[in-house]
Amino acid sequence: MHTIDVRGLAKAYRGVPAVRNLDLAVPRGEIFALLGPNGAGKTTTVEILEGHRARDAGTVRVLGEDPARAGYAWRARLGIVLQTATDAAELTVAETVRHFARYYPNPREVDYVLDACGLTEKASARVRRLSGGQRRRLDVALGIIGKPELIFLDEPTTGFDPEARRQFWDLIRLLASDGTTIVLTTHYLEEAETLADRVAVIARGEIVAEGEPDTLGGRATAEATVRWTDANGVHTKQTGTPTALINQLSSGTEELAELTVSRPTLEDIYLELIGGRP
Ligand SMILES: Nc1ncnc2c1ncn2[C@@H]1O[C@H](COP(=O)(O)OP(=O)(O)OP(=O)(O)O)[C@@H](O)[C@H]1O
Repeated sequence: MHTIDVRGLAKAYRGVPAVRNLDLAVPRGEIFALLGPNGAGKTTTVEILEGHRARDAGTVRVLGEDPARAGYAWRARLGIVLQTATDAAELTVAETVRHFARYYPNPREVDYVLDACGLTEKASARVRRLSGGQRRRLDVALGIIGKPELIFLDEPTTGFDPEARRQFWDLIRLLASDGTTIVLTTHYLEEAETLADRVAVIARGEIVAEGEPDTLGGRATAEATVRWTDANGVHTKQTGTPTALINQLSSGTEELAELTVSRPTLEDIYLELIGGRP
């Protein structure tokens, strides 16, 4: 059984479909990223999986239960990091994390979580004095304090500096290697590419592509662009067989300066997939 199993999920707001006939299966321990433009239906989908929103149609199983009916014990097995920052401004960082730990039957050590989220130095700081990125780290800390089996992260690294983002990715990988299942939404394609085992692209409430970041949308087998410079200037050529082209080009004696072979990036594929779709 998968950690998440969704068949035929549909949801409309006042008759306007936000999610249509969506299927999703996420196995235990996977890092799964949902990509899609603003308004594509990512948050609606995730909130239905979290049990925070009612669906119109479809079957949904999360950790073996239907989120629409599951109770407190099920909820304690989830970690949720929302887009909105926590609002416990007068407490310190450590107090806030300790406070949230009490909601869970089997929480992680507070010190471990502060360290993992890069907040040890800020443990005694009041929440209202944190920078935007530090507040976001606190949100993540609160999402993992309960030792969840499944974590939902909604745009988790928005506002992080590059180093904090890398530290966060290491933390997520560590959690996943321990068997924690991670579902994240992100607008950073680099984040999906480096972090996710699998990604799904949602546009207009439908999954338009799903797969490993390296092969999504035929990326690995798409035509390559070969670029080189010779006495006549810069040349570029699209080809399905770049090695043959390079062999042919290098049969002469002339040195080929700045020879590169590139495949479409994840961003190229993503933009093509969502092209014309809000
Ligand atoms: N409570 C609501 N009432 C009415 N319409 C809503 C509601 N929540 C979302 N929608 C609409 O449903 C569609 C999907 O929204 P959703 O928030 O799921 O998108 P998203 O992919 O998470 O976008 P973003 O990347 O901007 O967070 C949008 O057209 C949005 O306007």
